[in-house]
Amino acid sequence: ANLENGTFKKLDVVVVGGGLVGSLEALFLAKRGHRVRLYEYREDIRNTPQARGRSINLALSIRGRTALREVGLEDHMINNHGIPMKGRNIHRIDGSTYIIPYDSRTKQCIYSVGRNYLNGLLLQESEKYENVERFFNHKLIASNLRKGFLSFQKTDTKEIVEVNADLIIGADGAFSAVRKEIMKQPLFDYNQKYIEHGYLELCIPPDSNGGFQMPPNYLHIWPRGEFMMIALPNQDCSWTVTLFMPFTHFKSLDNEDKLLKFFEKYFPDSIPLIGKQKLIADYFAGSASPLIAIKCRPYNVEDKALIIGDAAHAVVPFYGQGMNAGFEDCTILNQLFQKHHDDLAKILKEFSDTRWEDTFAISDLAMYNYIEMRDLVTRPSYLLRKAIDDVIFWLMPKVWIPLYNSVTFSTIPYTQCIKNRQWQDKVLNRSLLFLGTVTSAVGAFYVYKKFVGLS
Ligand SMILES: Cc1cc2nc3c(=O)[nH]c(=O)nc-3n(C[C@H](O)[C@H](O)[C@H](O)COP(=O)(O)OP(=O)(O)OC[C@H]3O[C@@H](n4cnc5c(N)ncnc54)[C@H](O)[C@@H]3O)c2cc1C
Ligand SMILES: Cc1cnn(-c2ccc(OCc3ccccc3)c(C(=O)O)c2)c1-c1ccc(Cl)c(F)c1
Repeated sequence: ANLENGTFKKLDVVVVGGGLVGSLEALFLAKRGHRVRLYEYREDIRNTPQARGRSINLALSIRGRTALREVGLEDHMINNHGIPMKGRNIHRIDGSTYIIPYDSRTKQCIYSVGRNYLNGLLLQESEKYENVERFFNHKLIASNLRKGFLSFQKTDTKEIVEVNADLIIGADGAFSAVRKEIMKQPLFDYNQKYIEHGYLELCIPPDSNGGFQMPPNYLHIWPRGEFMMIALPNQDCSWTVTLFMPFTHFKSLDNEDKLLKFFEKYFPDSIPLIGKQKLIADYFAGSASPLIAIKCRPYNVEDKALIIGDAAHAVVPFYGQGMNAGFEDCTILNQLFQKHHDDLAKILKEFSDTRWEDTFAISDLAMYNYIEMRDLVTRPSYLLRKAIDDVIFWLMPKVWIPLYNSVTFSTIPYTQCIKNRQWQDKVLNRSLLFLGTVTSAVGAFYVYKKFVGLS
């Protein structure tokens, strides 16, 4: 029942975008008993081979797991597919490596999951609900959100399909057509930023026995200041390697010799793992993709339309939180449906009024990480801070949660994670200042004693 008089009003919802967030949101709405029509531009991902140019695997952490748990898919993803990464395995330039566990006490970890596998699983799960229909090869080309009107073009036949809905959910990614419509309304704030770095995926194949060539249960990171490279493990014992570099650098590596020299200088240990020929082939087969951060608000048009996921808050991938934040949107939206008994005017307004602070916060955290990893990772003070963080966390796990751990291993709102970090900075700076004052006072006293001959 979702109405005052105890009856149930079945809503007619159209979800635009059958990616990770759209297909998850369809499940949440279906479970509430509403009619869901999911329109996706691409063909059914369950029938297509690996889509090029998209991060082939992703780090799933607690915020995303919590959403999957609500629709009964967390256990499957964690126990039958995801590969646990219990720490970061940092690769030094000399090829040596060291491991920093995420949480040696509670053994918390993040999971490497296949993007297409997860997307296919979410779509497959929606087949269990007869109130969900899926339409692939449908591109949203026009809409009148206030009237609940949408116009799709079928990408194969070019035929136009017109649709009406009580509610339109835009989960159509960073370049969202639904957001473009919402942008036309007054009082809509919008900001986008392309960063100078692009990314390119490479692959470390399984070894000759079909096993992993590197320790599998870690997020492998090659931090090199201006550039960084990461590797996440796949089910088939291969690794998806993502190289992040300024586009100027990608352009400068325009022949095989320059490419090999660059890898020999910065990522020497990765060359035998990837294989010289494969490195050259994969690098020149693709081109670097851009990275964009989008901040906007509000996310709704009255009680008619709402954007979620990357359509609402695309973030740079330097915290591994984009999908997790989009999945968290679904959890929060479901809580609001529950709280307001499917009263859309209240739900959409409260979602817009409250969610933007946390999505802006994770956007800032990811951008800060991008800058931090580029500039600070080589500075001893940065690594010292990380070491101090880990020691105090070990001593007082309830009070002192390192920023990365609170973002990745808790559902503390992103804004609160930042406030905790600011408090920690204050405490650290004050105690370091205090420590500094005490040591210099003690030092001065000894110098005074020694030279003034008080002894
Ligand atoms: C290099 C890289 C690494 C990443 N790593 C991680 C990670 O480790 N962990 C993590 O949590 N996140 C990660 N992310 C972020 C994550 O990929 C995104 O946050 C997530 O895919 C957002 O899902 P979405 O469904 O909102 O958007 P998308 O995945 O972009 O899906 C949008 C869907 O809408 C469809 N669509 C678009 N326009 C239309 C239209 N007009 N009509 C109909 N359909 C349309 C598209 O075809 C697509 O299927 C990474 C991103 C990148 C780029
Ligand atoms: C996909 C994913 C999931 N989590 N993280 C992540 C991010 C930041 C981290 O710390 C800051 C830091 C690590 C290493 C060097 C300096 C700072 C850590 C960590 O501490 O393990 C983990 C990533 C990721 C995404 C892109 C790049 Cl380039 C990357 F390196 C990691």
